[in-house]
Amino acid sequence: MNASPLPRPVPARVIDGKAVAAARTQALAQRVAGFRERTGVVPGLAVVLVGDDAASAIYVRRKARQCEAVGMRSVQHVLPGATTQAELLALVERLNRDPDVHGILVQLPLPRPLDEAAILAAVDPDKDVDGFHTMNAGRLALGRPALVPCTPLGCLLLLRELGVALRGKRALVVGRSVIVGRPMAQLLLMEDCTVTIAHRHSQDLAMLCREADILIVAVGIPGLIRGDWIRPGAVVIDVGINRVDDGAGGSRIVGDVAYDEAAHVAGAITPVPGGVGPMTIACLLENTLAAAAAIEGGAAA
Ligand SMILES: Nc1nc2c(c(=O)[nH]1)N[C@@H](CN(C=O)c1ccc(C(=O)N[C@@H](CCC(=O)O)C(=O)O)cc1)CN2
Ligand SMILES: [Mg+2]
Repeated sequence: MNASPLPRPVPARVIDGKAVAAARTQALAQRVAGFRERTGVVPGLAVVLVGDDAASAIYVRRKARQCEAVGMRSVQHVLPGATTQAELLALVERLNRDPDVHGILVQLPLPRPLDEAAILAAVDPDKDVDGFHTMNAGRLALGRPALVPCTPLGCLLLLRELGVALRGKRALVVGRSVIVGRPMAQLLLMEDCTVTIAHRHSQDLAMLCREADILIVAVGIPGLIRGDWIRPGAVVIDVGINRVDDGAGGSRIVGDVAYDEAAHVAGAITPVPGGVGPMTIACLLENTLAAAAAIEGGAAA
């Protein structure tokens, strides 16, 4: 008698971040139009780019273009790599005082020797649409209303979009950066998840991953998370964006999760590209409208 065949692995649901971001951006355009009608104010975003990092230049251009596409004003400040700390601080302070600017974003990473922490601390917390200021990080940690960093906010919105119940679930965040890992953990805690934060020095990372119902990875190590580290049916959100050799003389972008392996085990997974990345800019635009509403006193809805 033949042994009964092994159950075939069910392919994971692929979470289309590009489509979710596009739908949210379209809805945002309506909300911006309503806000302009009610208040007479056009929300304004100032984007600051220092130096000539090619990827940063692309992101900044996309931010400005999408900002204008939803009916908000965008101002780009492109400064040479040799800009001094004092010059950059002076620009941030000028933008803090500018009544037409509701959101300020300093594109990261900043070139050496600029002191990133000091620059981010200089941004008016009410205009801090990246959510990187200590005031917003503190508010988030206390579970109070805050401007929330765009990438983790985008991850949370993707989880909501999936309709997965988060309360009581075991969530593992791999990566402890100020931009993603730490705020992500705070957001999941606010959703009543049981949250663990791991990082590149964590022991037994594979075992920690296998326990997670929700796995969020943001470490910048291509393919770190293997398929057999994933709990069958888990939701996997891959924040990594790593450019690697494509073996044919060019390059391609991959995440921190070994996608082909993971897609046979996970219940749902974000691709790279086309997963979390597009949500970052969508959330930035939403944060800008929220900041404008808070500053001008009109509702953002
Ligand atoms: N001030 C900030 N600096 C940086 C942030 C940030 O949120 N605020 N995040 C990243 C860069 N970033 C936006 O700034 C960003 C990265 C990637 C993507 C994206 O859509 N990626 C694509 C793939 C790459 C590509 O198409 O070029 C994807 O994942 O599909 C958007 C925004 C660091 N700096
Ligand atoms: Mg880390």
